[in-house]
Amino acid sequence: MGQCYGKTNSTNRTDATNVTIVASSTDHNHQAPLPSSTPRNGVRSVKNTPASPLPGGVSPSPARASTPRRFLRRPFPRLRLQKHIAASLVKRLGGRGKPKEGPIPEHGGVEEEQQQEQSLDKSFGYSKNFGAKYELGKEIGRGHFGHTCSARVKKGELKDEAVAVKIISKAKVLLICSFQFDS
Ligand SMILES: Nc1ncnc2c1ncn2[C@@H]1O[C@H](COP(=O)(O)OP(=O)(O)OP(=O)(O)O)[C@@H](O)[C@H]1O
Repeated sequence: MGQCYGKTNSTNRTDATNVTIVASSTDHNHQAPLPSSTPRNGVRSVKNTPASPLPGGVSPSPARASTPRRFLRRPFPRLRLQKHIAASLVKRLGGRGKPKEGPIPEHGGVEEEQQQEQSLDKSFGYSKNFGAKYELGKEIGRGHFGHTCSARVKKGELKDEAVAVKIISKAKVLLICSFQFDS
């Protein structure tokens, strides 16, 4: 049994009045004898003394001695957008890296909305005529970033096949994008 002390303990030893114990075992059977050069009543720090061998030739735990310290450089993997979405957002934000600071106006005037319609690129890498290609069905589930609906393909290779369409809110896409720019 051993106990660790992190502060000066002057009550354990009667012959040395000012002993600084940083980390040691109080089990005196396991302590190595003090070297003869150690001053009897001087200050002695055991901070850098080598670990004493255990009795009976028992070696200390190999896990403690050989396990290297590992520091994680990045605790979580970085969020990555698909390339075409990231490129579209970079184009929209003008490569500035961060969205404009300040509150986002909730309800602008009609003129303001029309101006935004003209200036905003809403393609996001997908065709605008989604309704022409898919017939949207019922909602089948929800995730963190949006909801998923069943749909039927109207034309193309997958014509008449049932597919799942995930609808992600643009606000959340922009939030993910700002994470990527910040890191
Ligand atoms: N191809 C699919 N077929 C059937 N059901 C689906 C399909 N894709 C999604 N779903 C249903 O929609 C639910 C939500 O799907 P979604 O992909 O949005 O979940 P998520 O991966 O947890 O979301 P997020 O990535 O936003 O956290 C699923 O739990 C599942 O029930």
